[in-house]
Amino acid sequence: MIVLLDQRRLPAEEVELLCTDVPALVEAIRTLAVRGAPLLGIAGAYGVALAAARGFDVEEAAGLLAGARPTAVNLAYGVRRAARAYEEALKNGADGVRAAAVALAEARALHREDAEASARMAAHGLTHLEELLPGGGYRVLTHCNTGALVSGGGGTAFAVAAAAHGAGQLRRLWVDETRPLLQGARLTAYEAARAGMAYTLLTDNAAGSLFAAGEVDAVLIGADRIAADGSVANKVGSYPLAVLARYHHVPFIVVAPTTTVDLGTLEGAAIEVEQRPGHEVTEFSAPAVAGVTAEPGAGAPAAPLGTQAYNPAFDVTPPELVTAVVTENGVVSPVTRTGLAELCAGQGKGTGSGQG
Ligand SMILES: CSC[C@H]1O[C@H](OP(=O)(O)O)[C@H](O)[C@@H]1O
Repeated sequence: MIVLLDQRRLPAEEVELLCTDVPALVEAIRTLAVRGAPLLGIAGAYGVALAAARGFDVEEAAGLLAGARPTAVNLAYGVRRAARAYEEALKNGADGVRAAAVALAEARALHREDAEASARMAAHGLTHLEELLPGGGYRVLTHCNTGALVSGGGGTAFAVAAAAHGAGQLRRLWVDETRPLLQGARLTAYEAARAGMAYTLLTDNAAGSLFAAGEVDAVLIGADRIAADGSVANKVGSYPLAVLARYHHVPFIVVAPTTTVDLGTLEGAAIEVEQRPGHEVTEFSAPAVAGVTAEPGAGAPAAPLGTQAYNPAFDVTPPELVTAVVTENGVVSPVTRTGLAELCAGQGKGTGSGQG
């Protein structure tokens, strides 16, 4: 059994969701009860271990899990890693029980590695902010949710903001609400409040006026897939922030573990962007994302019945608009193919110097 904190119920309720089989976990992933690229990878790996332990067809389970959401590369990575460990164990003569234990050990290893990666990203990211904004007192804008709710540890971009807060350098965290599923309003505000940060929530549309007023010193966001050329797929609304940041000469910093870098996807145009149901846009539901699980029509209409909605879950920011990518192995700035490859190989120490 896999026990999850049901993120659809936050911030109003902290409710555990018990997944006793793979279909239940697939539904939890699809409806964002569990979400966020690194955590999706961890959940996917545990899902393979669950399938193995329950005697389900592991290959079939791996296919269902990896296909639950297409954009975050971590999901397929975590699933593949646990499935390969299981298959290798069988090939080496283990019985089903032993092979299931091997898959579980691999999932736990990924969980542990991600927690370690969070801490290292926080340290590298804080150092990078100190280099860019000496003296501290900076105001950071973040989008969607990138804290412990997306990770085996403290998260990605939010972990850097939390480190800055801990170092007394963060003056304010601007929190984009992140329509339509409100990961910022529901989850980042929840995490910022628990961390004791000075934070302010804003509608996504209000970000531009903050930049124009000179109120943003840096943007910190996560990623769901970083292509080999440095293109960054992240929650929809990230690309407009990158354009605003460039226009207003504000650093746009992406924080992600190397498990989110996909060197096999050569460029941003090749990243599959998940298209989500229109009712997430055309209906309001309480809690904010019940509409994610409810059938169309279950929420309060935010638009005339029958309105068609365009609802991509992510957008893709080109590398030239990304100031830096911060990983657990160091920072690459500017973002280049070579620099990314070096970080993935673990060679990057401090600011990457790779040439494109
Ligand atoms: C650093 S992973 C968090 C990442 O995942 C979010 O997407 P979703 O809430 O749909 O899982 C968003 O893109 C965040 O940046």
